[in-house]
Amino acid sequence: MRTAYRVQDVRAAEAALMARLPEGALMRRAAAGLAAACAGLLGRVYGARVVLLVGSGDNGGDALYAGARLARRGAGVSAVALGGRVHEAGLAALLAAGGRVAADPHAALARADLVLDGITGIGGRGGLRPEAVPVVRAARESGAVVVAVDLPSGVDADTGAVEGEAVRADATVTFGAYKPGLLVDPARAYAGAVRLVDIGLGGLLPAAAELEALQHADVARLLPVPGAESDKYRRGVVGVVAGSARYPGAAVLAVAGALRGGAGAVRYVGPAGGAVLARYPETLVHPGPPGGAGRVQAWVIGPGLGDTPGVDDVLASDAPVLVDADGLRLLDPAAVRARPAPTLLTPHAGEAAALLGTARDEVEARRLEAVRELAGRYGATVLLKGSTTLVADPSPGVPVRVNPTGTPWLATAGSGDVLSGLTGSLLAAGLAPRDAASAGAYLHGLAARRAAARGAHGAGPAPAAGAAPLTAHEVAEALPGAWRDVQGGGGRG
Ligand SMILES: NC(=O)C1=CN([C@@H]2O[C@H](COP(=O)(O)OP(=O)(O)OC[C@H]3O[C@@H](n4cnc5c(N)ncnc54)[C@H](OP(=O)(O)O)[C@@H]3O)[C@@H](O)[C@H]2O)[C@@H](O)CC1
Ligand SMILES: [K+]
Repeated sequence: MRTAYRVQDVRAAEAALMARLPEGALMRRAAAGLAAACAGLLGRVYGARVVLLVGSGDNGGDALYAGARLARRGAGVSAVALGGRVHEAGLAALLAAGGRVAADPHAALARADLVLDGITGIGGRGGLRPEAVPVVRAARESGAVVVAVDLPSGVDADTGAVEGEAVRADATVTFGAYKPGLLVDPARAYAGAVRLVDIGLGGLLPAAAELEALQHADVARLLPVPGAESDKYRRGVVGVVAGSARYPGAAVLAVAGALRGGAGAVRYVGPAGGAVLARYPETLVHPGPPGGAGRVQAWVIGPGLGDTPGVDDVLASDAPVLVDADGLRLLDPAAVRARPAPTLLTPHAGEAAALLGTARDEVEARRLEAVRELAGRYGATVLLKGSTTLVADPSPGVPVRVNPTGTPWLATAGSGDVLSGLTGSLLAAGLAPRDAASAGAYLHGLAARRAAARGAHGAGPAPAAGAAPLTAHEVAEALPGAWRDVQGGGGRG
């Protein structure tokens, strides 16, 4: 599992560690890791041209010390100071190693092989300042590899928000711990490939992270495994209330997901029973209302529902309920809060904005805050879909989960219906809402990657590169393979 911590927690851990170490030791560790990562990216350090963008704080200090190390190995290193001050000891180290201050920053950038962004790290506030903007653009246009020190300058470390311009890095070398902005969009998209350098903070960070990203082994531990004694009721029956005369396909897709989520049986309730049975004869169908459908361990309600009633009926049950899509439009926060059993809401950014009474752009710009706010307001677990899907628990101290397997190919009609069915099925199989949501999102993303790759390259194991458009049905059909990947794999993801 990868974990991310807020700036205040990272600073407290750093302070505790610094008190035990000689002056400057921590920065030297950081700079050594940074220089090693740069050397790896350059391939050949001797003769390489490196430009350091240096802000007024310790982030600039890291860049200067790393630059000194590269200069000692024969790189031509020049520094461009962008703040009112510069880290004096770092600058002295660079000059002593044969580096220099760039006489003409733009000329230096035009020739650079690698640019180190040391403008701001965890001390940055707001986007880049105006004087930095043309320099950062020149760095980007030079074709040099851009490596961000700790964080891309201009992004918000704690929220992942990007106000104004920020550095677009090819890689980020971060120290001690991931920060939320490195894992959550929009900031994540500025960070490139993120590498963590251990500076010894382990044991000094809080027990609960701000954010968690599961990996294969974590998801494998969550997935239900039927025992020898299991029958369909013990494995869980998931009830799917979805589809309408207008949108029968949503019912079929939600059932497709539910059949691959580990529940022992899928009970479909609604007007699209014929379409569902034609594709999946193993489904139990009932015309409705949900209260008369028979035994169910978890409900999914909403995909393609239109204005069909049923939400109140389902919310009145004492089983866990997942509410998606059209179900979210009619949702009463008081009814959700009053439920004794857990509720899981799965909005995309537009639906989340409607629930919060704000604009979609606001939710997309501040996904982490939006998902926590929704979970608190509704007293429900919330899965916010999107480029980086997030899962928040209603209790404020519990880490938000961020899904690492997402892919833009999932932005396809009906893929959300598959995710609802799959996640509801995991709920019925007995997973806690936060685990069901994060395992569901993980498998769904992995399935989409597999399906997209198979479309481009024929059947077989998923290759790393290359992909083709995919349909929601293909995502559902790739779920068993994703499930096997997770159970067979180590800690990837
Ligand atoms: N602590 C540790 O043990 C270790 C820390 N380490 C490193 O230190 C970094 C944190 O250093 P830090 O605290 O000096 O903050 P930092 O990010 O350099 O910013 C400083 C100054 O920038 C300015 N500024 C603010 N916003 C701005 C903007 N938008 N655009 C431009 N400038 C802006 C503002 O100063 P102002 O110009 O307002 O006077 C602010 O005070 C951390 O990320 C890691 O790299 C590692 O070495 C490991 C050990
Ligand atoms: K930086």
